[in-house]
Amino acid sequence: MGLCVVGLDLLTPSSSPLFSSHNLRIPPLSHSNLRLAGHPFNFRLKAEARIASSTFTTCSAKVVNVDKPESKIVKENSVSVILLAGGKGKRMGASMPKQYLPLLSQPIALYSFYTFSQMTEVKEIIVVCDPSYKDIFEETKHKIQKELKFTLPGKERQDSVYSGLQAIDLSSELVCIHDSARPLVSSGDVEKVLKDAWLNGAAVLGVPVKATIKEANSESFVVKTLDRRTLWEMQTPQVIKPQLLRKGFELVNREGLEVTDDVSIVEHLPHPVYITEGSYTNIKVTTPDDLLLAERILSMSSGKSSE
Ligand SMILES: Nc1ccn([C@@H]2O[C@H](COP(=O)(O)OP(=O)(O)OP(=O)(O)O)[C@@H](O)[C@H]2O)c(=O)n1
Ligand SMILES: C[C@](O)(CO)[C@H](O)COP(=O)(O)O
Repeated sequence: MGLCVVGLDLLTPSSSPLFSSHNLRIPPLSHSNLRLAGHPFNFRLKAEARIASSTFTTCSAKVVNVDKPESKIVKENSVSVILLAGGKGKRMGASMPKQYLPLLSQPIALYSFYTFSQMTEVKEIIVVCDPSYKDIFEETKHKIQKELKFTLPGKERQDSVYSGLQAIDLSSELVCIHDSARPLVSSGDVEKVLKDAWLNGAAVLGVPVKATIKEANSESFVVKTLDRRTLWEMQTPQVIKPQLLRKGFELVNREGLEVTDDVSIVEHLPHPVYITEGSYTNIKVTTPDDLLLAERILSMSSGKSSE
């Protein structure tokens, strides 16, 4: 069972604080180094902790079973969302960037925008977009209770992420980067990936690859067939602790590395990245057929919820 101590305040016998942390994972947390007094899991309780070979201190903490998906171990208002809406959507071939095209009469970008705006963990949403599209988001201001910021897009996706990162609140504990072109992400999947990033430093939503994937050479001959049991397709959100992302960007910018997703930035450090299993319905709208698919998925899910 995965355990995590949240809001830990360790006290010396004289009650002076020895250590204080809001969110501290103690891996591996076993019953031998934390004796629980009170109800276990999801209750604020008194515990006795052994933190060095012979040092006993008392602590007041909340012990959370992190294996339970409903555990809210990510603090309220501790997440900055960077919503990427600065692409041109060339592959869609429409008259405007695809994220502003209507999907069942609402601009694509507003779907995930509203999903994030309803999450208690989210403090602010930084929309990276061309200033001519700011009004689409600003017009929702009366409906959302999150701080709304805007930054300018860069040439490539990673430049837009960097631009958004410059605007985040310095007290944020997690940066959650999302393609506005993925309108159908569910709040349940976002909660899961936030939790995994909080525990591991970096996490990304992904789904196991369904197809057989082969590597080919430049003449289109198969080089090898990859073992699909080890292959995952990456989605967004991709969630990273801010300090780690800043460190990753220092390296990537210094060495001129190009990446197509955000966790790659910290993979270069290297730092481990956890894959949180998401949903196949979290598609990225890239070409016109994706738009039809997104409409179908939305209609099906709204049909289900009204049943
Ligand atoms: N310089 C860029 C490029 C992309 N994006 C955003 O990143 C997400 C994923 O990118 P992708 O699907 O590749 O979008 P586009 O770059 O717009 O598409 P295309 O490659 O077809 O032009 C999109 O929400 C897009 O708006 C961005 O903010 N800034
Ligand atoms: C980040 C991403 O959504 C992961 O699937 C994707 O890599 C970004 O878009 P692109 O189509 O690869 O440019």
